[in-house]
Amino acid sequence: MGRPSVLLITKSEKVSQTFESNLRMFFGTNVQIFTAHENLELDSQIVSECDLILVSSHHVLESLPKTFDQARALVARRTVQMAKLEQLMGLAPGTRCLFVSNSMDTAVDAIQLLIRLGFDHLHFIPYVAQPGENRADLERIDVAITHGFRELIPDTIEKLIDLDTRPIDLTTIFDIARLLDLPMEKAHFYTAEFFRDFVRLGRNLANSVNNEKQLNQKLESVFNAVHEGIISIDECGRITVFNEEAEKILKLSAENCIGKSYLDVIPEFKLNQILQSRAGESNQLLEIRNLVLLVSKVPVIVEGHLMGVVVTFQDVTIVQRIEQEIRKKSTSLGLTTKYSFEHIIGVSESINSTKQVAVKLAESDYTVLITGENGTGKEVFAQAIHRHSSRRDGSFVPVNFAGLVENLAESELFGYEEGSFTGAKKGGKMGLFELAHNGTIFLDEIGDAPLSIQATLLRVLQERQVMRVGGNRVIPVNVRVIAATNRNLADMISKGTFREDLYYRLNVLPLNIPNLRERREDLFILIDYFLHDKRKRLHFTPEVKNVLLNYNWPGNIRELQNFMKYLMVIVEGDTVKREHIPERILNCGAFPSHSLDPSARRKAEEREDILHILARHGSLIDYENILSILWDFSKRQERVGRTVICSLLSSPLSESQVRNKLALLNRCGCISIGVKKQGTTITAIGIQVLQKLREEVERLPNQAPSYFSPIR
Ligand SMILES: Nc1ncnc2c1ncn2[C@@H]1O[C@H](COP(=O)(O)OP(=O)(O)OP(=O)(O)O)[C@@H](O)[C@H]1O
Repeated sequence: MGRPSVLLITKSEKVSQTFESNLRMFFGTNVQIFTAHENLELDSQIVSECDLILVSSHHVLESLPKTFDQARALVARRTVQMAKLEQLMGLAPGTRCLFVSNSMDTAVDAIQLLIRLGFDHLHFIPYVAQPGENRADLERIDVAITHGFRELIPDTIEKLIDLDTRPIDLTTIFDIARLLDLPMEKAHFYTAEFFRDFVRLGRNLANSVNNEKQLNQKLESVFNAVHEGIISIDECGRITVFNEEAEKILKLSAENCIGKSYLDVIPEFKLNQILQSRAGESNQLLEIRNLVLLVSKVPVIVEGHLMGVVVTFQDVTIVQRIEQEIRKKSTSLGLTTKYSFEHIIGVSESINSTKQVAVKLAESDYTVLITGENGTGKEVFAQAIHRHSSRRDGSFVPVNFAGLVENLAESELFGYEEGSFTGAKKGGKMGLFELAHNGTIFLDEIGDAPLSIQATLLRVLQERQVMRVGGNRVIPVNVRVIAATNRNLADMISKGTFREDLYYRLNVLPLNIPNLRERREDLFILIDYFLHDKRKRLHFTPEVKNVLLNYNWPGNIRELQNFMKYLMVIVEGDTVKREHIPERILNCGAFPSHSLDPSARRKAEEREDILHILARHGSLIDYENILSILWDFSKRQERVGRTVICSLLSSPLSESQVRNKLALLNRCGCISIGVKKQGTTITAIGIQVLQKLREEVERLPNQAPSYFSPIR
């Protein structure tokens, strides 16, 4: 008996080859195989003699000649190559898939199989190309799928998945074996091959499930780490994400919400609108359950398909609290104000009219130039103007040019980028102008700004933008400028030490603060105010009152304040008598009279008078020595303690001597002694006095020349 024979009749050669290799794998050489397909003539002898005719589809069977003996024919049931299915797993639900085949029934058959295998979330459209056909519905196709018929796919479709030719199903193989009475010794190979694909697919799926799990866990921790409520719904409105912050804000548990329709849990969010319109909304205020939320809604669209909506929200009261905390922090940085117009004490005509002018200036946004002697309250006025202006909620950033070291001034004022110089902080640093954005920058002692800085300042004031040191981008700054000085800028312009163009930029709205001599009627009002502030009662004898009224108060209100502190320490009891008054005040007659012109008077008050006082209380060399040390530290923007000063003195003094000298320098306004061991620093007056002292000391014989170098 010869080997049984099988004739394979298929539409295409490719399918015929697949069938042949399927049968060979199962039956080996125990079967004779003949093939016939579209391009091959049917051999009538083979047709009549073969034991079994295996056709690839009903369509092929129907197309055979009427004389054909259908009793020996078997239509192959076909499966898919499992491993190829992986390509379909990544397709989103609702993806429009054009299923391309060479006949409509194979396309429909393949689609039915895919649906049975679980791909029922995809939208399949069977397709067989017709000559000259131009289907409009092909434009909305996302992907074309085929079993080996790539050449039939319309050119307009870019994405393609080829699942390769479909092999013969295992049940058809068993039917053939039964019909031809064939041994099934190699069956295990075929089944092994078949199941190997299953196992591989299963393994890949398990991996991707694991990966998805890990990804989900990561996403969940990200969602829970943010300080915003996050809720996500799918396209049917079911809640899929409900993070910890959402639980906290809405006081709902995620467990009770996930999987439910959002309409049953949080209908107020009105997410159907987003599902319908596919348009997001950002930063909308929503009142819900006694809360005010700032809500943003974003539709999730993947490859053109709406997958759901993500909602993020914050409790507005918390946002406001954070804002308050930031404000508090800026207070601790010294960026807010202490004084408003109510804190400006005085009843005199001059202070009242100055206050009235200042209130008007505060209402505009122009640059203000405040002039006045030391201690008259220029900064107090600057703060009050800021507080009364529309920028009151922004920062008030004071910059003291007398204390600004020239080579650090630019980076202080305009900031720097990371790595712009040795010692530059990581991430760079914001400059004072940037800090003052939307607020006020107070350029104190502007007359002390070095010429190089004056030029940069002028540019910034003109352009209202800064560039950080080492940076290459301009940063726009919206600041109001208030400048102040106790110097005569007009004089400085004529000497070439102050830029005229900068002066006109600053002197838009001038404000002159009267000195204490011009408002003597305020003297005892201020004294009362300072005593009351310290909860202290002091009476002044008529003689003392007279002395105080006749004194010229070169250091103005600051000097008066310090004098009151002095009295509080030295007066035992509550009456201030002549013996309590320091010599410099009693000997006021020794000071230049008020009839001198203002600039000469200032000079005398600030330098000569102080020099006289110092000369009466010890050696000028010692004072020069102390101020030099303080000036050196100030250049490094550091304060220094008494012990360090003692150790650095070139002509030794005891600690108590240094203490007394520091106290006198402090009373004269030359230094500022920090509270609670913060160390001491030199003031602008101190720097001027030091200059004067050096000139004086240089005239003294037998001094080491290097000691008296000019102030740098
Ligand atoms: N009108 C006022 N009422 C109450 N206190 C005042 C008044 N003016 C100034 N002071 C007080 O006097 C001190 C000096 O004020 P401020 O620092 O504003 O003066 P300044 O003119 O800016 O001084 P400088 O020229 O030295 O910078 C401050 O402690 C302030 O509290």
